[in-house]
Amino acid sequence: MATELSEKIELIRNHVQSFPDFPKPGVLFKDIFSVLREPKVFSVLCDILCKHVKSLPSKIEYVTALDSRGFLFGPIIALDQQVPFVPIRKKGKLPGDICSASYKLEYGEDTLEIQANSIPKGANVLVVDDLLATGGSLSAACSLIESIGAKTVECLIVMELTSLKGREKLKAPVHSLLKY
Ligand SMILES: O=P(O)(O)OC[C@H]1O[C@H](OP(=O)(O)OP(=O)(O)O)[C@H](O)[C@@H]1O
Ligand SMILES: Nc1ncnc2[nH]cnc12
Repeated sequence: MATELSEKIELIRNHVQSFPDFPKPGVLFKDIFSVLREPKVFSVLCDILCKHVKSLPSKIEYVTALDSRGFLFGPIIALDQQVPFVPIRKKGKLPGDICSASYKLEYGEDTLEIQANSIPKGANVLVVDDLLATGGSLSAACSLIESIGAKTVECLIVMELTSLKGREKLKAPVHSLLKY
């Protein structure tokens, strides 16, 4: 069973394309969209993510994901769990009362926002994204969840760039499928 999981993970790894010096010199860009171009591999990936969430000891009550590539996986996991999906978006995209947090990227700066009343206080939240680099985005996302009084049970990531040590910025447990 363990071997089967590691074989599936290697299948996914073999479908991630890498682009040197994109979008800036020195950045090795990991492109998740090359996985989505292969429906069978995309399906294997979604299946692994959903099974992992089912195996967590705490019941996930809300799934959030980061704009934009986190949206490829977050809603699929939320549907599988039959819990609400709540987006965390880049600045200026969400209507109504919002909470904001700014952060630095591997190649820039940005602000993330969540709708203030989208998750009740005390709720157990899963945070999903495609990639963990410096950890700036996820740490801003976790601050947003904390600021609205909810709890990040886990950050679930498809790809982790371990040399950037983003995991060390995060208080919540981090689970990643592919480590680079
Ligand atoms: O760990 P960090 O250094 O914060 O970097 C990781 C983030 O960077 C990418 O998103 P990006 O902001 O490029 O937006 P996109 O998903 O819309 O392309 C990626 O999808 C993560 O969200
Ligand atoms: N190296 C990288 N590849 C893809 N997305 C990223 N986001 C931040 N760093 C990245």
